[in-house]
Amino acid sequence: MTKLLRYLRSREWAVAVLALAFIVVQVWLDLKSPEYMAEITRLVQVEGSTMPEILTAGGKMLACSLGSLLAAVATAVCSSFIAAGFGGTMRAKMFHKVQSFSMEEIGRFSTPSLITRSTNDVMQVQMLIVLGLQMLIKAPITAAWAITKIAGKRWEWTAATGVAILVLLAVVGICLLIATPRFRRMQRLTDDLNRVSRENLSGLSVVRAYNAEAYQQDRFDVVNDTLTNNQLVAYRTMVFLMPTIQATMSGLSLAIYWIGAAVINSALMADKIALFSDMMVFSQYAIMVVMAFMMLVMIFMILPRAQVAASRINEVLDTEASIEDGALEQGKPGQTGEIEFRDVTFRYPDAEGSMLRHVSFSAHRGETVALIGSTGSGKSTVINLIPRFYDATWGEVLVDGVNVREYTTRALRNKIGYVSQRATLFGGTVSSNIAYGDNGRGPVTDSDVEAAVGAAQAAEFVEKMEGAYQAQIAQGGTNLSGGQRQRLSIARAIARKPEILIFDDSFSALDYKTDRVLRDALDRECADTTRIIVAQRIGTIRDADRIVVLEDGRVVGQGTHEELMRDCETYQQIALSQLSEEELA
Ligand SMILES: Nc1ncnc2c1ncn2[C@@H]1O[C@H](COP(=O)(O)OP(=O)(O)OP(=O)(O)O)[C@@H](O)[C@H]1O
Repeated sequence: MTKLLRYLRSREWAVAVLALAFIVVQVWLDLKSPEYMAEITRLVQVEGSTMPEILTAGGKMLACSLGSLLAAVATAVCSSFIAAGFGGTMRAKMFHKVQSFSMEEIGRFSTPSLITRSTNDVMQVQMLIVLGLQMLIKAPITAAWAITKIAGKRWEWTAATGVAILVLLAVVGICLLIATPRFRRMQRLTDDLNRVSRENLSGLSVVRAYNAEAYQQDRFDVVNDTLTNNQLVAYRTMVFLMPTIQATMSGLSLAIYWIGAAVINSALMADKIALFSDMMVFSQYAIMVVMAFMMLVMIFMILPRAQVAASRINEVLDTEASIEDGALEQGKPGQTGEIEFRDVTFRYPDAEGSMLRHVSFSAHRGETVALIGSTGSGKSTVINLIPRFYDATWGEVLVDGVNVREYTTRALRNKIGYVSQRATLFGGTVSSNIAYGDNGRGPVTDSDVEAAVGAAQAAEFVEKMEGAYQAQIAQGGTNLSGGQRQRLSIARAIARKPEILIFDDSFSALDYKTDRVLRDALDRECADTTRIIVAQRIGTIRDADRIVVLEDGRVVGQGTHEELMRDCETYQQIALSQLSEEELA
């Protein structure tokens, strides 16, 4: 928790000091009040006291209460300011950190957990700051100050207060022992709840189509019930605290008055008034000591959860991205659009065996190199190594003659236009989706957008949309068909004017005709751009300059369509499963 305090900015520290000053003022005023109470008690019993004297003491007492109230409001305003600022900083830092993560770290934390950590966990820490500043600091100051006020009075009263504190400590200790582990577990259970809810909502159409509502409901109930039961046990335990504190406070007051009555009864007449006044003051201060403990208990109720939340936030912030930036901005002089895989072996983090083994191939400027192979043979894994979504475990991936690890990721990715297997669009307009990101060469112009949309065979449907290039795209592109989404994703990659275009099975959502026309357009418009195409259809790749055939993460053949039809059995099998011998001839 304290580690997180380093993220407080200087103006938040300044406000914290101000809050501390308000707290000290409030405690001082709270402790001053009983003194005026004692004064009034004395005045009403002493002969010759005048009404103005009593009213003056009463007025001072009221002023103390009002001042204390104002100081409490000021403290609350300060702590809210600090908590809001801290929350904003934390969320920004988490967002920035997660942006720097590679797929390995994202996979390790999991997306639902990263969402909970950036939202709910930050909120838990914020709550601790809001209450903590008001109570965690106030309680010990009040307790210590009040104890100095009652020290030296009758030992019987001090003993009664001591017993009350011991009772409280015992009950609080037992409750915290039971509740703390449950409070700690809550954040992890919230992750689970998030995961199941997210999976259900993102796969809603499949859930409905398969009548799987009951199954999903059961899965949800399991995580929901676990969280609910965990909360119930924790909160039920804490339920005992408040009544115990109340009873202890009442018991303490009773004990003080009881002891006081006995002492006053046996005292000399002259001492009775002083004793009565002492008793009044003592009971007020003793209650304040107990109240201070009560405030600490409230903090202890949220502290364990906030501590877990803080350590989960720290875990994210302290994680170094496994993809480290290199220093190079440029490849070797005279080399552009060159890709080479040199004996690359790759193992997914936490996987038992290697997924890719000894993969070697190259692509030169303006060439089209296709990757083909059965499902799960490692095609996407190969292309994910080019923009460094993962790093090769052994061997080297070179772009423009330089190992991809040596580039700054920004420079490397500026060379690449990547189209993922599942088209991803963002909420905004057609234009904002195409001109997306930074290619290191200034903004993508409207004419670039239109040219890219034209090349991607998307102009026809975009121009029919309301507002054309300014037409609204829903989050995830849900207001478009799969093929339309894919064409806009392709246009986005083309608009970057990259050295290398990577298509991860991006043509399979297109009909055969569009597939053909789009590839022709790419040959025309992107003649100097190296193209790496992952495809399932032989028709999509048969004209490629080189086809790399993958099987179980190994290259089992590479060459042109004709060469492979002659020499590569795996390729022949794939080809014959899709086209007749006449079509292939
Ligand atoms: N993040 C990951 N962690 C662990 N294993 C993974 C991960 N992603 C993919 N794999 C495994 O790697 C293998 C190859 O996956 P990959 O996506 O590269 O295949 P592919 O040839 O592109 O398949 P498809 O044609 O179906 O898209 C699969 O067996 C898959 O289980």
